[in-house]
Amino acid sequence: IKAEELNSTDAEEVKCRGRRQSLKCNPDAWRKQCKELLGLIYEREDSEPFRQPSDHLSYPDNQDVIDTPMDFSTVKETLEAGNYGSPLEFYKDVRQIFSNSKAYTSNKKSRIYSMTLRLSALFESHIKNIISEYKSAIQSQKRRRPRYR
Ligand SMILES: COc1ccc(NC(=O)N2CCN(C(=O)c3ccco3)CC2)c(F)c1
Repeated sequence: IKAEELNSTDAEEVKCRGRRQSLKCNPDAWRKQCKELLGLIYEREDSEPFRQPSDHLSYPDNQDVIDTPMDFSTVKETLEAGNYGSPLEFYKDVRQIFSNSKAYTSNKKSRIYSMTLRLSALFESHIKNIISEYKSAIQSQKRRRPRYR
């Protein structure tokens, strides 16, 4: 039968089976995409104050304001150790970096806080389609009929 005669689920399956390695159907493609996104973030000077756990010496009250410290080296290690189960968990930790900075800053004009605004704009513009591609790859996996061995 011709591919266009299949119903949408089968057609999806045929498409995905054929293109397993492409980003569209590979449910693990997000790891590489997130690693590349982290690389982009590290290239930006704006990420400098966030590449290491915030040093409490020069920012002593950081502890009581911030209950979940997070920084890009921690995110990088977690990703490289394979300890994120999905791009959503990666997204949650990166957003924690930005919300900590917002919670910490006393004025919205602070230099460090303005750095997180630029970084989060870059981050959001890329993470959106990483997550939607992941969700559609999972969907096409779920719709696949169980293959009877
Ligand atoms: C190893 O040496 C280091 C490691 C990390 C850091 N970073 C920090 O301590 N930060 C200062 C507080 N902060 C803010 O978001 C913020 C908002 C307004 C004012 O600060 C997060 C970054 C550092 F400065 C030196």
